[in-house]
Amino acid sequence: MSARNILVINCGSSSIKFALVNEAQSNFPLQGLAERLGSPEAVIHFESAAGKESVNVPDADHQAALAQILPRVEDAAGGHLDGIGHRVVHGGEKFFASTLLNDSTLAGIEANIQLAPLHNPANLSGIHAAISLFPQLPQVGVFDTAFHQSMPEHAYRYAVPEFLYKEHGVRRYGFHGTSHRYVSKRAAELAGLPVENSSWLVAHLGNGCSTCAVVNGESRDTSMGLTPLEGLVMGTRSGDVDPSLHNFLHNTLGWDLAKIDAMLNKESGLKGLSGLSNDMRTLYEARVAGHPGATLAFEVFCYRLAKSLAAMGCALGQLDGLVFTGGIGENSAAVRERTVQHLKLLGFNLDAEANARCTRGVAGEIQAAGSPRVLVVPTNEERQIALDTLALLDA
Ligand SMILES: Nc1ncnc2c1ncn2[C@@H]1O[C@H](COP(=O)(O)OP(=O)(O)O)[C@@H](O)[C@H]1O
Ligand SMILES: CC(=O)OP(=O)(O)O
Ligand SMILES: [Mg+2]
Repeated sequence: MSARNILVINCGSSSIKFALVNEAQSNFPLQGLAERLGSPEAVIHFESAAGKESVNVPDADHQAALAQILPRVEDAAGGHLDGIGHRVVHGGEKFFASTLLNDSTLAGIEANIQLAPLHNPANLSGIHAAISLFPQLPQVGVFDTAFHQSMPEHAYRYAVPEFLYKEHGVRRYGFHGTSHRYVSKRAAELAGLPVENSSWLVAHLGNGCSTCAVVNGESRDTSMGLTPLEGLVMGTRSGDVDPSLHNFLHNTLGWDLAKIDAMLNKESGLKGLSGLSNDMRTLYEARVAGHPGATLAFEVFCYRLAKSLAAMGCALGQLDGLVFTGGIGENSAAVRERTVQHLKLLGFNLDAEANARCTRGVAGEIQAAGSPRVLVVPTNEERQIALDTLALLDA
């Protein structure tokens, strides 16, 4: 049997990230991003060993963009695709593993729209477009929430009246599970420990950020909750605030719920604190140049991250290491250094040279002698989604 090809699709509200994954190759033969979908500026960026190319697709929606993407993917796959894996953000309590998509599982994803009104409809539009363009291919849903279904009840329940959980599903679900699962397994491999007998603190720091306590290959707690707003400071999301903030803003400024929700999701986090940018690279440069907002955003980001990691320690019986991943975690030695400075009580200490070396996809251990392990592990959600898709094709 020749090495199989899986197309991985991650549909956002106005974007599609895609990657062709070949099971025998470490690089993706083709990957790219369609963005500003639904607007006159809609564009698809393709990237392969042959180079980069951008194609304007004015007013294209998800289906129209996928109709342009899929023939290129098939071409790059030598004319043969074996399946499509879709990132689905919210699986609620219905999905604790990846699943083949059919009428019944699609209805399950639709039933979770209330829990993720920004994410699940976009994921579904990508799935429906892919099914109508490739009806003969098996399609698999891989859920951000699934890995966290192993959390104990004391970690996932909110202290609110019981009927809100029992009748309306109000509980903590957690997200980025595909990444936390992938990097905790990789960390165990790199450290030479069996994943089923190891304990990790994981910090996934991309545009969205979350921490996770992983024990014996299972999530025991995580910083995100009912929605991906809870927990850490993120690019544009506030993370934790006093829940009475809604009331305060309504009473003092007359803001309605939609305005408060948009502020907390889109205007807060690094962007809100710095008044400059949601991008950690920009903030790093501005901080070095003495920009007070960028300095504050950096300091709050790292302190809140350290505080969350220390709290996640409550879910571990032992500590085999702290793992940094995601665009910030994999690249920003400065964020890792400052965060770990706040974790002296747990014995953490970094080796400055090793810390500086781990950037742009370089994995490794960066702790100083005597400190618990600290690892930088590049995440690869696309490969994990392809692996899950292949496993379901084999089943
Ligand atoms: N060299 C770098 N130094 C600091 N931050 C970086 C660097 N490269 C990327 N980042 C940050 O990573 C974040 C994006 O992470 P990424 O994992 O790509 O996001 P997404 O969640 O969209 O996949 C941005 O804040 C970006 O500034
Ligand atoms: C769920 C979530 O926060 O995803 P992302 O990091 O892709 O925004
Ligand atoms: Mg990413």
